[in-house]
Amino acid sequence: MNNPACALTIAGTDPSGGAGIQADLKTFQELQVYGMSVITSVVAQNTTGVKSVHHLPLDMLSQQLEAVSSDMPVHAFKTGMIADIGMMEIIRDWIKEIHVPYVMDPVMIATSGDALINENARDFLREHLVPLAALVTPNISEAEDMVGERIRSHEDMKNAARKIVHTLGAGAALVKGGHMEGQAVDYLYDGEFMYTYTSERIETKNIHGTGCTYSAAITAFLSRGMELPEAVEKSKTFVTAAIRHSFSLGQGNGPTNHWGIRKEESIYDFHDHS
Ligand SMILES: Nc1ncnc2c1ncn2[C@@H]1O[C@H](COP(=O)(O)OP(=O)(O)OP(=O)(O)O)[C@@H](O)[C@H]1O
Ligand SMILES: Cc1ncc(CO)c(N)n1
Repeated sequence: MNNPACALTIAGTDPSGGAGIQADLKTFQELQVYGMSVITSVVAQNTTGVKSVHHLPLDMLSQQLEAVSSDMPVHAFKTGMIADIGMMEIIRDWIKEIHVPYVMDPVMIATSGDALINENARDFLREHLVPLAALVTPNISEAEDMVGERIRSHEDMKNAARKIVHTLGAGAALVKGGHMEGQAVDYLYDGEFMYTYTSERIETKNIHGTGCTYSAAITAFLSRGMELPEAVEKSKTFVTAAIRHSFSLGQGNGPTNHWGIRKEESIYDFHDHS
């Protein structure tokens, strides 16, 4: 593997290691993809919540993006926390120059309930970044925010996915049902077909970083050239294992286990794809 698949995450940090950049890099590594990261904001947070946030100066964001793309291959990338419009503008301009799959995790609030994006930046995200994304991965409340409608049923989830593609202009939408009752069901709509991904609900409070881990896994598989429906299917298996084997660390919502997949032999075929 002298020419590995290369994936980049553009996101905020989590020093407690469960979410953000740290979750993304652990996931890339686990899926044998060369991982790179550009930091938007340094976040003092742990399993109990966000303590404070420091946004990097805008020219540091530009310089990090330039340092990566002037030197390294990027086969797919994701964005997570992008707190304000200034950062979004820089990232938008960079994306327009790079023609590889873009996975947007529209991070708005942490598992703990703390806001990670400025109120006025939500419209910019929807209008200027969503249309550039190959895939957008909202949870229920993020999808509600994007389409401006309440989501109460599986039918509502599917309609939101359709709207994110046909009205907002994303290439595809994955509406995640982790916060619904019953089984954990996600819907992927790619403009043509609706795909359903279902797993059992695991009774645990240790779900810090599930969304980051899921979108990072999808990015990793896309960087290896996999088609989107299969990339989501394998990533669903990956994140479910990460939740099933999650850790009771910290005093709040513990982190997922990024090597949980290794405990479930059936999916060792992950590693056959490069
Ligand atoms: N308790 C659970 N059991 C099984 N699967 C779950 C559970 N909670 C979430 N999931 C799954 O985990 C994935 C992430 O979904 P979720 O809706 O939790 O994302 P999120 O809210 O963006 O995550 P985060 O809390 O990191 O922001 C989805 O596939 C979802 O179905
Ligand atoms: C930096 C960051 N991104 C995303 C999340 C969502 O879990 C978080 N808690 N922190």
